[in-house]
Amino acid sequence: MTVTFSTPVSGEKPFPRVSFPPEQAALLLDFDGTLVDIAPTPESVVVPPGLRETLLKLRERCGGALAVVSGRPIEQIDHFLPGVPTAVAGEHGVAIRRHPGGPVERTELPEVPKAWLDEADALVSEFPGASVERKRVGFVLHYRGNPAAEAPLKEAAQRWLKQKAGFELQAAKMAWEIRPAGVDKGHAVVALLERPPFAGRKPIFVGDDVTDMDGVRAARAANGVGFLIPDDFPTAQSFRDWLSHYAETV
Ligand SMILES: O=P(O)(O)OC[C@H]1O[C@H](O[C@H]2O[C@H](CO)[C@@H](O)[C@H](O)[C@H]2O)[C@H](O)[C@@H](O)[C@@H]1O
Repeated sequence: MTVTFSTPVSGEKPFPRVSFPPEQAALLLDFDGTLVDIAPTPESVVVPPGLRETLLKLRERCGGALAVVSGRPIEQIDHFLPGVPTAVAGEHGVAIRRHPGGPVERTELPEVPKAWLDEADALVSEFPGASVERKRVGFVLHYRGNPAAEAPLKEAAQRWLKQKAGFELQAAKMAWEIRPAGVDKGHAVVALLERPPFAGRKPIFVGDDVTDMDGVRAARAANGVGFLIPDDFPTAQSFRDWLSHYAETV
């Protein structure tokens, strides 16, 4: 069976084709830039009207196999999408919660040296609009609010990483992330697909950033599909349009 979708607007690239219906799928979806549009700050993202309903419909059709796979901590996904995904993988796969209210499986990783955080705080204070977002096992240097901070923040991060092994620098959207090496969204996809309700289904992973490439590769390797914004969907909105079409396919 091939599930097809109409071309969104005359002249635009057609939506990607998925050859199986939601009943055979496991949906593994990135959050920022995919389910929600990029916003000026991490706190100010807006969950678009109708998204929650679309996801709940898909969750039902997928037998519960709906996960959000994000760089954010799990609690932030709970805040923006309460009661929606069955599973949440946070911090790029470092933390995985398979069911609402279930235990969080965490990969044991080294702690970020306090000196790096102190220095990061001091550095961003020189660039109004820039900020430090702390995670349990890493942190993000955001410069969307002051692009002049991009180079100095990168230079500082590169210097820190020479001092201690076990961390890597991830280029993100208007941000530099210092994150633990060796765990990524691909790891989260593989871990989720090992158990119900995801096991035995064809994964559909969709993301928009460098970190999502690991998820795309893992989904494709597991006999599923992986899509990227803007390569496969020009915008997050066009992906969400596809998602609501997919929720209605018979
Ligand atoms: O894996 P994701 O769910 O896509 O999360 C990636 C990072 O997203 C957030 O930062 C990005 O989105 C913000 C809100 O749109 C934006 O202001 C910022 O410039 C982006 O870099 C989040 O703050 C990070 O923790 C996530 O790792």
